[in-house]
Parts: sequence; structure tokens; C-alpha cells
Amino acid sequence: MASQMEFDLTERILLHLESCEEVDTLHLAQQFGIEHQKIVGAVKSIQAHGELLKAEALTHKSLQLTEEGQSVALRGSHEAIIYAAVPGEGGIAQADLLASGGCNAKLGFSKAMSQGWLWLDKSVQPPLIRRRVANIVDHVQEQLLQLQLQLAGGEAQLSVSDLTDYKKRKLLQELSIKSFRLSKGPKFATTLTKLETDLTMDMLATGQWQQLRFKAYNFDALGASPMRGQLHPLLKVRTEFRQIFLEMGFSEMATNNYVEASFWNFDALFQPQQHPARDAHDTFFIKQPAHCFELPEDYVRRVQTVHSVGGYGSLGYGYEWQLAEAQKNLLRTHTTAVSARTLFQLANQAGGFKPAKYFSIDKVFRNETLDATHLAEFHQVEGVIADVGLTLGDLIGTLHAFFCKLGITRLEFKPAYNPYTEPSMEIFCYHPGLAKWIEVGNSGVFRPELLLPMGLPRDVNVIAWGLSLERPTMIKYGINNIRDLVGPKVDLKMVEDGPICRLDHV
Ligand SMILES: N[C@@H](Cc1ccccc1)C(=O)O
Repeated sequence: MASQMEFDLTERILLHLESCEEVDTLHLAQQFGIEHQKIVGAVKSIQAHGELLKAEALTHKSLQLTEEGQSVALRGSHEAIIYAAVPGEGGIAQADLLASGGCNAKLGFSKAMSQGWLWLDKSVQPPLIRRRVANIVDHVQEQLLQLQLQLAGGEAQLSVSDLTDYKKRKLLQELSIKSFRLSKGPKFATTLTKLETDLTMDMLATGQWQQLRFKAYNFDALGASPMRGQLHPLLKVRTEFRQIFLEMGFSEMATNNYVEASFWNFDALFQPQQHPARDAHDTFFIKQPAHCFELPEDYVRRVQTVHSVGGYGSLGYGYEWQLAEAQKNLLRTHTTAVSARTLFQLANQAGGFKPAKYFSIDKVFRNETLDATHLAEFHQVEGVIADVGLTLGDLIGTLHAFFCKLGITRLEFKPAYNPYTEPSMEIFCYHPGLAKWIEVGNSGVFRPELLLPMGLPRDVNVIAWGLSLERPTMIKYGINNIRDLVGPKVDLKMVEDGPICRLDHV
């Protein structure tokens, strides 16, 4: 139906052109009583058939009164309205006058003053505004009224200085309209033969293709977007973090076991067995298999000793450490469990300890109450450096270098507490987009109670930090509710339309 109408319109245009030399598409629109845009569309489809017509682009400039201009033409200029508000005899206080004159009162007042229509009488208290002249001629209104009539008739006469003045006062606006001047082309005809879009076997076999006319290729067509997979924002930000770590010479830790023994998640990290984080309220314990029996025996014994009676210069916690508690399987609550495993390997590898830099980015699980910013499973980004004689200064310097690569240059640190690090620092950064300081991570220097039982040399220090992956992703992508980022309510369109990279400081 629609294409039939379109076809009729193309033929109407060609028929019209047969009887005249040239025609402007705006006139055609007026004459046919059809939207100009539709005429232009029909002209384009005629052009697809070859050189039936010539179309020359034109730009028409036309003037129009703005809404304010129309109101001035109807009710008078702002200055005339103000003048009328001043009583013929006596006067009015300036504040009362301005209050009576609506939103343009101030402008009207200053114009009326500069025209010399009003004056300020300071000989009385309070000073009064009085009329200086007995009557006025509102040229602005007259001119706009006249202009309105002229525009309705087609042409307007206005001096250049009045034109710029009215445009500046936003009483007049200039519109520019694009149209086409049509004339007959070298292959002019009044009917359109339907162009073929496909070359078929039949056409070739019968030789019919030689008579047929084919539609030209449109190399500007955007084409249908192909079905394809999309990277989720979390994956893109993860790639960014991984790239930064790799640039800084870190190697990736093996994070492929979500299920860990409590031993690696807590005990190895000098976290006492009564610690509230080890409660089922905070941690998901595994029912089947409930326990892990493959723990390095000697090391387990050293951990037991340091927890219960101390050692390596520490008093320990002084409680009765239970192997059964350490054997409980759980979903790891932080990737520091992976760091513990990796550091133990580093201490006991063939050839002995060598300085190392590790990172990981993977899932962790906590028995959280779900809300707009908390999920029960999320990702942690973790960095660890083990070397001889590292200090807190090294940690601060490394964090600066790390965050600088993310585009974050202002960092502040707040003393904090972790069972496994001393000192510990929360990391805050200034976010120029949000214009505030936000907490981005946690960090510290691993305690000797953790490192020495592993078998690391006494002079080796380990600095480490951890952050969530979801938080920076939400900030980067302007997402306020974590459920819009992860889970069944995620809008796939958000994933599909998400930019490949994003400038943060806008
Ligand atoms: N494991 C800590 C982060 C951290 C890592 C390394 C050192 C200090 C802190 C957390 O879950 O928040």
C-alpha cells in the first residue's frame, strides 16, 4: 500500500516536470498538499532509477517572529508595556513598577529609560518613576506587525540593522530550509520501470538479463548489524585491569577453585577461628564435601602453633586451634585465599624463594543481604608483591603507579584493620566526575605470623591490595543499581550498546 502510494508520487512528480522547465520541491509540496520530506524521498527514489531528472540543492532563508515576537506584535513592546504601567499623573516606585511588569519588566524598563520615555524623580522619598513624555509611538510593535503581514504575503523588507537588533532581542528568527530545484535529466521519462534487485539463474538462462534494468548498488547503506556476541562491561573492565597488571610485570594466579578449605581462606591468613567472618551468617559453607583433607601437614602444624601459642616474635591469639574448623570447605570469601596458596608455593618452590609479583581477578562469595550495591557473588581484583625489604612506602608508591594507569591520580589512605596485614590502609580516590572521594580498595603489609609459617625467608616482606571489580565498573558505566549490571534483570541492550572504551573525565 505504502509503496504503491510512493510510486504514484514519483510518477506525479515526473508528470509535473513534463509540462514545465523546472520546479522547486517546496512548491511541489505546497501544490500537492504533501509533506516536503515525502517529496524529497520520492525524488531520491527517482534518482535511483538513473538520470531521469536533475536535482539541484537549494537553501531558502526565511524569517519568522519568535513566540516573544508574536506577543510583542499583539500586546506591544516590553518598553511600551512598562510605559503604560506608569500613571499619567504622579509616579510609581521602581520596585512596584518592576513587580507589575512580568518577566520582561527589567528589560522594558531600561529600554523605556534609554528612549527617554521615563525619568527617575529623586526629589521625593522614596524616589518615583514618572513619565517624561505624554505619549509614545511603539515603533517596535508597529514594525513587527508590519513584518508579520509582509511575511504572510511572502517577502519582508527590513533594514539590516533592525534585522540584527530583532534577532539579538530574540523577537525574530531566521530559518533555513533545504529543497531541490528539479529539471528534466538526459534520460527523462514519465514512468518508472521497476528495477531488478537480483540477478537470477532464469534471467541468465533466457538471456532476459540483457533487457532488464538493475538497481544500482548503494555503497553507503549501513547494512543490517550481524548477530554477534557482546562483551559484558565487567569483562571489559577486567581486561583493562589485567592489562595494567601485565604492563607492570605481574603474573596471574590460578583462581580456578571457587571452593576452598577454611584453612586457606582464613587460618593461613592468621584469621582466628572465632572471627565473626567465619560464621555461616557471612560465609557459604559447603555441605558436600564438607571437609578438605588435603592440607600440607607440617605447614598446618606451624599455623596451629602461631594461632594458639604464638611464635616468630608473636604471642599468637592463645586459643585452642581446631583442625576440623580449618578443614571446613567454603566458597572463598576473598581472593586473598588464592594469594595464601600462591605465597606458600613461592616459599616452597624448587630452587627456593624468588621475588614475585602476582595478581588475580575472579569471583568471591559472601552471604550478604542483597541490595542496590551488594551481591552474594562478586569479583575481586588482587595484587601481591613479595620481595626482600619491602616497606609501606613501596606499597603506597605501587598503588599510585597502579591507579595512575587507570587515570586516577589523587589517592588518600586511611588506617584500617585486617587480621592478615599490619599496617593496613583503606584506599580512597578522588573521582572528578562525581566530585567526591570514594573508597576503592583495601591494602596492607602481610604479617610475619602469616609469612614465616609458610617458610618465606625472614627478610622478605609482602605488600598486597584488593578491590572490587563491580564498583569501578558501575562508576565507569554510570550504573547505580548493581542489579542493572549483573543478574537476570540486566538489559541486554545495555551490554550491546556499551561503548568499547569510555572517557571518564566528562
Ligand atoms: N582481602 C581484602 C582485601 C585485601 C587484600 C590484600 C591485602 C589487604 C586487603 C578484602 O576482601 O577486602
